[in-house]
Amino acid sequence: MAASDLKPTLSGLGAQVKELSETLERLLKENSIEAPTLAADSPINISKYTSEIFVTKQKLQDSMNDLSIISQGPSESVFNYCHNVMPDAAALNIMNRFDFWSAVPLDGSASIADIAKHTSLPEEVVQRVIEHGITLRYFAYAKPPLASRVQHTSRSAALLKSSGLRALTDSCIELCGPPMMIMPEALEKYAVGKPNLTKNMKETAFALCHSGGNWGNYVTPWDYIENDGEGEKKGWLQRSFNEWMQYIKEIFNTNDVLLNAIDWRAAGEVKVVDIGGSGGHDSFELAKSYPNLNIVVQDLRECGPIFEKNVPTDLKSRVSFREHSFFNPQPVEADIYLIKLILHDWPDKECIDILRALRPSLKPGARIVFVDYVGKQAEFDPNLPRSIHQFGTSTDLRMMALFNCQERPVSAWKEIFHKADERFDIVRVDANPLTFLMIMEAIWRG
Ligand SMILES: C[S@@+](CC[C@H](N)C(=O)[O-])C[C@H]1O[C@@H](n2cnc3c(N)ncnc32)[C@H](O)[C@@H]1O
Repeated sequence: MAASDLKPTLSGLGAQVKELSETLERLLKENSIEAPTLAADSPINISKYTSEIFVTKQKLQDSMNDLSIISQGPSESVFNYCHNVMPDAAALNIMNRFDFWSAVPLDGSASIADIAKHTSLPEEVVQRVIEHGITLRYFAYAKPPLASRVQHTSRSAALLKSSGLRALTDSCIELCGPPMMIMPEALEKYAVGKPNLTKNMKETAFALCHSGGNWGNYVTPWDYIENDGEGEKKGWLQRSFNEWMQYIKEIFNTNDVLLNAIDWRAAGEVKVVDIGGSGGHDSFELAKSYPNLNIVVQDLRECGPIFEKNVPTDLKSRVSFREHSFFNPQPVEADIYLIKLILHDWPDKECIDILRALRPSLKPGARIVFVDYVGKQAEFDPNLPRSIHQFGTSTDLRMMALFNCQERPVSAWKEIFHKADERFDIVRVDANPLTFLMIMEAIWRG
């Protein structure tokens, strides 16, 4: 970063904020997108429309962040952050876990007693959590004469309207929060004095956090997601995770990326295996668009019921679910293997094991369509807004906490394929930092 970038003035940043806000407003208008407000009837999403809108929005975010720092003062900005970050996360987590969202009608208001009844929490707890939530624009006091009641804002309404946003909150805060908070403990135990971060999955912050006690005994998040919960709650984390994956697809428009990842139509009448395909959401889209595809979705046990619940009747003859761990030898001989958002959750050794497990079923010419996240490239691109880099660096630290692995640039993915087996010929790579996704196609030489 140029030294002058580190000496902005308050009014200079204010002017940037004004200019970028006006550009964003104009772009929204030109694209016939209603601008968001803080009210409950606001549109809840604007980022998925065009890359120009997305980049402008992120530049505005950068300018506002800088303005926020220098307008508070450097030390006060740290003080305020430290003071608020945990209560902010805790309040959101509580409101999400106990579904405060649906306790308040979208076009009306609710009293604290109403919300307490709905959530089965003591009124005192609801009152205190809501008071903090209101400072963050989750809910607002209803206007007099109903000042003792609360109504939705656009943020709380977004959480009411979108099950994907609720699932994202579950996963990023409830599931990943505790391990991320004890990362220093894990690094103290497993990393201090070592030249490299351990790649042992038994030595992650996640495994340390889940080594008995309240959060159970699990080595990887997948063990936890598959096994937490009793009775009706069994499989709840896998269901929520499935929602999160669908939501990511919606937000980043990755459906188009998948549908155009290769020329699926030209592939002819082919069998596809969707490895780690969750409850089948990608396979349903593929099968709907391409009647020439016959797809087997493979994933862990708890994804089976999600698949059965969601599979459209007219696709049942062409899309099926098969419980299968991708560390075991691949049982299905297919023409195309789709590996989407799988390997980035694993250290190199496990990625290589997953790719090698395909070999027993690979026939010469079989295609691997690898779609994964490239949020963080090896080189820092100064032209991309910092807040876009932050998407990648946040995922990267989450990966460290959960799996002892990291976000990888394209070159690292190629190397993993080569190390797994030289007979994987990489024939195409397509990477776009704005969709955060890359597509790499490999053909098994045999
Ligand atoms: C990040 S999600 C990706 C899901 C889907 N491919 C997508 O792009 O939305 C990773 C998936 O890997 C699955 N998974 C984890 N461990 C697995 C294993 N050993 N065998 C098969 N699937 C596994 C999880 O259940 C989850 O559905």
